Formats: sequence, C-alpha cells, structure tokens
Amino acid sequence: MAETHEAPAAPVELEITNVAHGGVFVARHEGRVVFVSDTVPGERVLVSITDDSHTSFWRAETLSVLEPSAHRRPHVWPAASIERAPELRAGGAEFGHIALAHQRELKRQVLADAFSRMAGVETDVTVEALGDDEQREGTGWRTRVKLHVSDDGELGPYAARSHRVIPVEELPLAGDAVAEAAPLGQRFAGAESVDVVGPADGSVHVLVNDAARPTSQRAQERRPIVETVGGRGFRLDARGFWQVHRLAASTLTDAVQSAVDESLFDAAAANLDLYGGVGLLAAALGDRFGDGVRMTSVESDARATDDASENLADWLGAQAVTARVDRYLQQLERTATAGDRNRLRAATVILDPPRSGAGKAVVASLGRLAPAQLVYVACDPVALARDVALFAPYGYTVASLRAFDLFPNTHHVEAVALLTREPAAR
Ligand SMILES: C[S@@+](CC[C@H](N)C(=O)[O-])C[C@H]1O[C@@H](n2cnc3c(N)ncnc32)[C@H](O)[C@@H]1O
Repeated sequence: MAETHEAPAAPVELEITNVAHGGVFVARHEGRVVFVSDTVPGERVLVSITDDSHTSFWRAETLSVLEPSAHRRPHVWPAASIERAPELRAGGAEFGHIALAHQRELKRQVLADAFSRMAGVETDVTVEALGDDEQREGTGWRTRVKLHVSDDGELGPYAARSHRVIPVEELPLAGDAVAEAAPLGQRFAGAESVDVVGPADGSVHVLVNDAARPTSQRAQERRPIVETVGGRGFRLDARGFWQVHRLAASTLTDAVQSAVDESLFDAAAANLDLYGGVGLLAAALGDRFGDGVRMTSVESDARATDDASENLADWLGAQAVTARVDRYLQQLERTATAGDRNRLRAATVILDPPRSGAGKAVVASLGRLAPAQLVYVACDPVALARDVALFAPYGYTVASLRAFDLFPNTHHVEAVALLTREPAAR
C-alpha cells in the first residue's frame, strides 16, 4: 500500500493508463492510484491534486495536456473545456473532449471490466449509438435539463463534482426547443433550481423550483405533459421521471421487447414491471404480447402510478401499484398462495431501478420467488454487475446483454440484460 503523505501542492505530471467508473481516469503517482478528470487514457498530463483525504487514492484535475491522445478533440461545450480553470468548468459533459466512437469504447471497457471483476462474466458487448448522434457529435439529445441557482440568483449547471453554479451561454447537449427556452443569463433570486422540459408533444415547460417550498409541496403541483413512443401517448408530470435522450424511450422499448425470451413468456403469469415509472416498459411488454398480458407495474411515486394506470388502460390485465419495490416483494413473499407462487415462477420481470441498482434485498426476494426471466434495464453498469453477481446463487445467468449510448458526451451508459435460470434451477 502507498505511504500516507500529503499531496504535493505543485502540479504533477502523470501518465493516464485507464478509464475508471464515474467519468474519471486512472494514473499512478509514487504507487498511489490517482483519479484524474478531463483526460484520456494514453495521455501525459499536468494535474493538480484536489483531494488527498483518502489513503488508497487521490483525486486530481487536469491543468494541461503534455502529450494528447489521438482521440482528443475540442470539447463540444466550451464552458466545460480544459481551456477554463478547473473550478470554472461546467459539469455534465465529462467525456465531451473525446471522439464519440472512443467514448463508446471507454464505456464498453467500464461495463466489461465491471462484469468481469464483480460477476465473473466475460462479455463481448458493444455500446450502440442512437439515431444520428454520431453526425451530431452527440449534441442536441436532452429533452430535460436541470439548472441550479447560486446564492446570488445566477443560473447554470453545477461544476463537476461540486455544487458551484457555473453560468453558461449555451447548452449544446439539449435539444433545440429546450436550449432555446432555457432562461440562461436571467437571475432567479430565491429559487433553488429551474427545470426545462421539452416533451415530444412539442411544448416546452420552464419550471422554477422555489427554495422556500419543500420538494413534497412541489410534488403536489401537477403539470401534465405527453410523451409519445411509436405513436402511443404516455401522460406524465413534467417534473416526473422520463428517459432523457429523445430516442431513449423508443430504444429501450425495442431493446426490452427483443430481450424477452418468447419461449419463457407466459401472458397469464404474474408478470412484473418493477420501478415502472409511468408504465413505459410494461407497455413494451403489452405491445409485444397483446392486451391479455397480465402485469403489475410497481413504482414508489404515487403521481407516476396514477399516470401509469391511465397509460396502461388499454391492457385489461395491467395494473399499477404505488409501493417501494423491496417492500412490495417482501409482502408478496409473505402473502402469496401456492397458485400465486406458480404464477410468479412463470413470470417475466422487468426491473429498471435508479442508479443505485436493485440491491441485495430486492435480488434476494426475486431469487426466492424465482421468475422465469428477468429483463434488467440499468443506468449504472457497476450496480448491474453487482446485482448479476447477487442473482448467481439463485441460478440466474446472463443470457444476453446490450448497451446503449443514451448519454453521449457524458460517462453514463445504459445496459439491458436478460437473466434466465439455469435449466437445473428451473
Ligand atoms: C430509471 S426510472 C425507470 C422508470 C421507467 N421504467 C421508465 O423507463 O420510464 C426508475 C423509477 O423507479 C422509481 N423508484 C426509485 N426507487 C424506487 C423504489 N425503491 N421502489 C419503487 N420505485 C422506485 C423512480 O421514481 C423512477 O420512476
């Protein structure tokens, strides 16, 4: 282990060897791991150590590039560029200085490495680009942007890994309507944040979140909007969850529909859409297998469940339940009759948890209920790999895995995995 000593105050030269999870890159200084932002593997950079509070690693910011990678390009967002002092760089586009194809390669490496290290699964997955993102250099895809307000009322994104507001002149990752409506340059004294939402129905909503009003009160205000996927409308609240990339909802709908193993699908089983939001992925199942499909969408946000009930009204066998997934499954385990248990064993379960993943308790409940197949939609590859490892003792293995570049110019990547039970465990 590296000796514990304080970081040098002067800039240090480092060789970047690898990409790490979380949008940073790996170097070593006198044997200690240093996580460095705004660089590319293969580069030699001059950095400033910004955090030496951990014994096993430090954090650093790139000050200048001494030997650039062939994959480096001018940042798509000047406000986030290395030309600016590190504390003035806008956050939210931490891969924007890297050629898009190489961003996808780095995301593939993070995913493959997490699967190998955490789940013992080797994968040849590739990260698929969406629509015309390549031609647009990964800009213009955000249908939603949250901007923050500083103490003196200035509006902007946070700087990377900080709550410092950075006023900016443009939002290149935002779609045209969102970028035009964003009230950049205006002051919002007394506000906490501003959401700019541009749904597929063509409307644009600028929602000012008052710092004095608690989030719970804001949650009472409804601002209904409509998103459309393949001609089907989904009602939701403007502040509620919806996939961010303009093509994400249709991409995930297709991916879930094609991931499901038809030979394991039973329309009459107790199929589940866990972390269901307003019912997008339950609808994907309904559209593929018909309106007789029985399924329950489980979601903790009551407003979203109300909308899901409405959005899933076409499917006679569909219902939406407001509950925390861990509690819902524990309750199922306690109360299920023998017939319910058989219908759960025959079920197809979609899971689309938040970034932290499903976690131990949810995986354990599902493992004991033993559904026929699980389609796991993940926005964090490391949480997915951890959960794949947790499913293994219950006999589940990865039958297919795809990954999508749903967040170009950021480090985020979305994955869709099909988990099925080994024949011996069925
Ligand atoms: C990644 S989103 C997926 C939503 C939906 N599947 C979609 O694609 O639109 C995760 C959803 O899980 C909900 N959620 C977060 N934690 C939850 C929990 N413990 N139990 C139930 N729902 C939860 C959030 O409110 C959010 O709607």
